[in-house]
Amino acid sequence: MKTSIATVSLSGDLSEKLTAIARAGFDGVEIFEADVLSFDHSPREVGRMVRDQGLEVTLFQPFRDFEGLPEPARRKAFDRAERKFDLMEELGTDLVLICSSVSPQALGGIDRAAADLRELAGRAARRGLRIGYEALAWGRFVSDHRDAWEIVRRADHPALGLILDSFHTLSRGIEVTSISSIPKEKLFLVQLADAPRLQLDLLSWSRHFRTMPGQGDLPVAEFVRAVQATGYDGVLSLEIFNDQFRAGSARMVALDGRRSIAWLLDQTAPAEVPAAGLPGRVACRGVAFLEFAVDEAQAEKLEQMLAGLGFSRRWRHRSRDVSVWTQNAINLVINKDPDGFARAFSTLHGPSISSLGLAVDDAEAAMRRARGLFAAPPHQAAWPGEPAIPAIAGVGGSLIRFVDGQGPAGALWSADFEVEAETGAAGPLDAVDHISQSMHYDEMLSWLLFYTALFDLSKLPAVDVADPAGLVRSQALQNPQSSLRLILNGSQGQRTLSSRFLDEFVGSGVQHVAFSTGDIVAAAERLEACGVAMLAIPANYYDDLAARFDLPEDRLATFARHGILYDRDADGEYLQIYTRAFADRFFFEIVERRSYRGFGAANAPIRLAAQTRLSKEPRAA
Ligand SMILES: O=C(O)c1ccc(O)c(O)c1
Ligand SMILES: [Mg+2]
Repeated sequence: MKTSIATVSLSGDLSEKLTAIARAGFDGVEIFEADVLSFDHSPREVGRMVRDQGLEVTLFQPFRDFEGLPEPARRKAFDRAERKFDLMEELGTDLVLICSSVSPQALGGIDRAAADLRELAGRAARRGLRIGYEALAWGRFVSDHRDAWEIVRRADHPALGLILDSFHTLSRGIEVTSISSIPKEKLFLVQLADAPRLQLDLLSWSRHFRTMPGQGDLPVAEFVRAVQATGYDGVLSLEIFNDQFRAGSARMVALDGRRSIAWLLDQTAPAEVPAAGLPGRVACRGVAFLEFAVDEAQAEKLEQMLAGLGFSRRWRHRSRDVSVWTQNAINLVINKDPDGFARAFSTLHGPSISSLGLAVDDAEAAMRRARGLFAAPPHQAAWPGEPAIPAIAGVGGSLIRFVDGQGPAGALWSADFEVEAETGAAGPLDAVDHISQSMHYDEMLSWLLFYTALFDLSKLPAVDVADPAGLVRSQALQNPQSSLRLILNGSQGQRTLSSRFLDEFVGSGVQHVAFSTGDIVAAAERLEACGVAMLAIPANYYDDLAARFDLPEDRLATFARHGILYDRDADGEYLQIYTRAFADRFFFEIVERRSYRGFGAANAPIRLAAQTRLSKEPRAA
């Protein structure tokens, strides 16, 4: 099975696109005509550039509005095709895609289309070329691969075959079982694309909003299974028309493409032969630890804040300036060591969360899966004396570390750390409920694919949250046990809290961590008593709560007194409080879940407005 991607999927000029495609490790490339026409090298030179990069041209496309034309337009279309055959010879490819006609001049009729394509296939064959016919979802007479296949079948020419495109089939909800009976020799190429479900006409949806398989909502894996049932072992080619990708990083999009295909093959491999021997999606048992990278001065303030939140220092590293603060199931590593990854990270980003330790069953298997899905290794090697915990690069160059209770990492604290307190603090906070990461809007799909391909995380419906300075898109991911919940936040506005975080933080990263508690009122009282600065919520909010929910007055008064945000749905209730931000970087949330599965999206605008007000206050000296 060969992999390929269409030049139309990436930003840049043709040579930049080819470089990104080759670096990502694709076998081939679909050359879009517009990319050649606008390029200042001849088609022959383009062909050479492709081969110099170690790639092959898998397809030249598209050739439009060919079949079903009345004379004299019909003759002209054949002449036009011959010119494109010349171009294909220069490029060095034998396959062209003809998409079903949208011409107002075209006449319908399966036999008429078959006759035209048969004649053209004869001409192509004389030059050693082949034609693949694709049904556009919005084609005038042919908009369904079953009709396109019937035309190809009736034309019955060895140089004519079918090109399938998952978008055209799945966007129209066409049964993929109709693919399985097509003889594999007649499938000349298979194009793959996903898309989010949108209420939009097919053409606009396809031209602007396609995504890599796994980033949208279409059942692309089912489509690939149906293709595989034919025995097809030709090229799988990504054809992603997406405005954001065209403007974004070609390197990132090309890598996401490789990851997307690898994950598709993993999902569709028969159980006996897992694709490329990839271990299954990583089941995360929970957050083993969060590591804070801080310098001396910040460390003292952070420790004060953590003590106020009910944490206490339990372990201290024997030789490095690293300690572990705990409370029930929560482990927070405070790393102020002057040497090592954390210091390098905080020098660049300021006080921040530099590593996320995830508890997994088998860290080595998790690493194999991560590598098989092209996860990047840490940007820096471990310093001498740093624990050799298996790690990959995560959002913003932070680390994701896998901790499995076996091997050296298993004895994580006991080997290198001295016990400072036999037992951890039994404060009001129980566990990490969720972790929220802010990132640039155009990174969101990339990290979504990263997380869902590696881990057994599934996505909840994305929501748009109103920040006083623009909308923030929020995508929650969670595993079946809810032991890992992640929220990806991205905004296009320049001045949203999320965007300002990116500017100040020099890149993407953890913006907040939510801890769970069984009794939020007790937690709030304790925090207040300990002097933790909390986020104040305006009285208007509580007037609205009273209007929306039938809440006893004393309960409402308690909420207002402690700045507790409240939500309720069919599943249950959700109560939240927020600390003020630490050094303008990150903040903590405390939540009490009562069978509630969401994240209080209705309250997010209230919280964002409160934080924005605070951020405008003159800073205390
Ligand atoms: O949007 C289009 O016109 C178009 C062109 C070629 C394709 O292969 C395709 O899937 C769509
Ligand atoms: Mg296509």
